[in-house]
Amino acid sequence: MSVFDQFSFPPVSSCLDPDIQQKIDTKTKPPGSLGVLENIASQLSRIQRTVTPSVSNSQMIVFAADHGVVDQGISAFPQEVTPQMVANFLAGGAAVSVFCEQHGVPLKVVDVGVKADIPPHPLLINAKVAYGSEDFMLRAAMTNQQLEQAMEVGIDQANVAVDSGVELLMFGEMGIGNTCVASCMISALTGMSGAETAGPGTGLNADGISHKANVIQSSLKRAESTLGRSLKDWSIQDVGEQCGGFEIIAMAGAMLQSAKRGVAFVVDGFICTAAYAYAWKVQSNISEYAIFAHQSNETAHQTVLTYLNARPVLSLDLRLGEGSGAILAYPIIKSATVFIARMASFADAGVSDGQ
Ligand SMILES: Cc1cc2ncn([C@H]3O[C@H](COP(=O)(O)O)[C@@H](O)[C@H]3O)c2cc1C
Ligand SMILES: O=C(O)c1cccnc1
Repeated sequence: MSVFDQFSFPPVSSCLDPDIQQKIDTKTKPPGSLGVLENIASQLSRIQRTVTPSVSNSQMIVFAADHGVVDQGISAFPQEVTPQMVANFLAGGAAVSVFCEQHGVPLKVVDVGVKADIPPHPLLINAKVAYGSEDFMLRAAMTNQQLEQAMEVGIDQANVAVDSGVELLMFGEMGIGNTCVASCMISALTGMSGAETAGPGTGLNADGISHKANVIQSSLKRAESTLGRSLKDWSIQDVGEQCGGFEIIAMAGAMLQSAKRGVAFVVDGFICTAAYAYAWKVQSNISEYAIFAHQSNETAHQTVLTYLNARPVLSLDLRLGEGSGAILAYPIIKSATVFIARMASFADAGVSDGQ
């Protein structure tokens, strides 16, 4: 049996919906006036099957891996930055580290395929599938076995978190070159061209972006000829094997398992949205469990969010990744749970409800 065959979970039950809406509408505020917070409160209440949802016990998991396609010159930064940034996460110095510390959210890093040996650390899980993926402009990024193994890494991490009582999972990533990988996967999943999905990533100029778009187009053409079928006939396995990245696939596995176990998760920026799009193609019921943190400045993010019918909480011109946008959205998500659980009702507070 393939790892992909285990995600037939049902949609979230709607049986509490009237109670949830009534709880929100009897709070001391005009109906609908807490806007997006009301949507989040209602989504978390449905998922957790309670009108007092909680995200106090949350966790950030950063998946890290390297990508052979960096050999094509598609990033403004060298590959060594991946393990260097992993060390920075572990030392507590990265953006995601300091924001997680600010909000009391534990962070762990999962090495799914960094092209270096990383010394053991209490916050590091060594789940390396390989020392980086293959250069997908020349050959498949990974084997079917590696694809399944990377999915299993994410599934295991979601299981560990859910078993320990985590109420909200946040995901981040690190991997130089992974905006190119994310763009290529999105092109493969949606049929958009490389020119539509490529962006600056860490800071390519216009020529660099156009080169990146060409690399994506050539890679997709190479893969079509390897597989002997055109893009529209690719399976989800084809997409992962031909142009996936280990951290993106592991994250897709973690998102699917989080949803299957009934736990909401936060989608960070462009790269995490590629992981989500992949997971969504596996099982579209996942959409009810996802909270989109922010709209990244990476060029295609808005288009992909629209394609996925997703509305992000924040728009702060971020273009960092790591899970930084997810943790920045966390206090707002938490406020949604606090208002539905703790705000006074018109009756409690003796406020006239305008009826
Ligand atoms: C110092 C540094 C810290 C980062 N933290 C996240 N990324 C982000 O940039 C990378 C993707 O961009 P590209 O595809 O252009 O390489 C990913 O590792 C992503 O998480 C970083 C990048 C750098 C340079
Ligand atoms: O939005 C993202 O995830 C992103 C954008 C640029 C670089 N790294 C990550």
